[in-house]
Amino acid sequence: MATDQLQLFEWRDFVDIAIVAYLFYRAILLLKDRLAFRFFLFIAGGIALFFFSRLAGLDAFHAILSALFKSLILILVVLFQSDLRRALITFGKRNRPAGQEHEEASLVIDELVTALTGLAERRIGALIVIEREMGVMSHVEIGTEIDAKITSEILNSIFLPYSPIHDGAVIIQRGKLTRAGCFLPLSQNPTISKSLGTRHRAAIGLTELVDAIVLVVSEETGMMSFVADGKITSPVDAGSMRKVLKRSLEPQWLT
Ligand SMILES: Nc1ncnc2c1ncn2[C@@H]1O[C@H](COP(=O)(O)OP(=O)(O)OP(=O)(O)O)[C@@H](O)[C@H]1O
Repeated sequence: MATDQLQLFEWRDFVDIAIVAYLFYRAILLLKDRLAFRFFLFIAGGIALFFFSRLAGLDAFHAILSALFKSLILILVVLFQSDLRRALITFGKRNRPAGQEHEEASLVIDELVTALTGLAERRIGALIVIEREMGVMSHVEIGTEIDAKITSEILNSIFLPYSPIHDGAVIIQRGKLTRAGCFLPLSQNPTISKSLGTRHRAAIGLTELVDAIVLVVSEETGMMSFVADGKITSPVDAGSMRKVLKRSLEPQWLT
């Protein structure tokens, strides 16, 4: 019986299951982001109201919802235009050979380590967020929008004390510096060492909510730290920083 059913299984069924599984996987990753989850609840609520209004004979309300749903695609495109643009750019980039992608990612890591060590030597405080799978923007108070290549020179100049955007964090999304001067949520964890101030608490706070990595340079001590999953590792020297970045970042998050 079971073998009969297995024989009925065609290659198309495997492809079908793989596509559905992948879509579920992406949807779950998306829903881990709280804003996306709230948006999902909003749409689900709208659909429930749509059917309820029809069943209950609330004609005017139903007509309004129906008109809204007809424009839903347009509304979604407008709301998520920047995410769609990013997804399209990433899709284009993914067609590069894997070797080239690894090489480019390695160069970006070198730039990050050079920037961090340079800042640390001069005791200039810095906070660098690297987005991974989960979006960070719904947890970040938007600073100044930028669109720059990740280079040690730019990172250094952003954090120089007289730069207008030195306060707060810079955000790296898919290989670009996209924002500077951003404020992150502070961790409320009571077990964090009292010696850590708000810069370090902000780094820990964000990584408690999303899977991003945050790199910190302390203005007070010149110490470099690596923060992920709500945990801070410090001090980290240049060699260890390079190693941990290579281990934790996939090339598509850096190129
Ligand atoms: N919520 C936040 N999000 C992003 N950056 C923040 C946040 N809070 C503070 N900062 C940054 O940290 C700076 C203040 O750091 P503070 O001295 O309080 O922290 P610290 O952890 O002791 O860091 P340091 O060792 O560099 O002094 C601010 O000027 C600002 O640039």
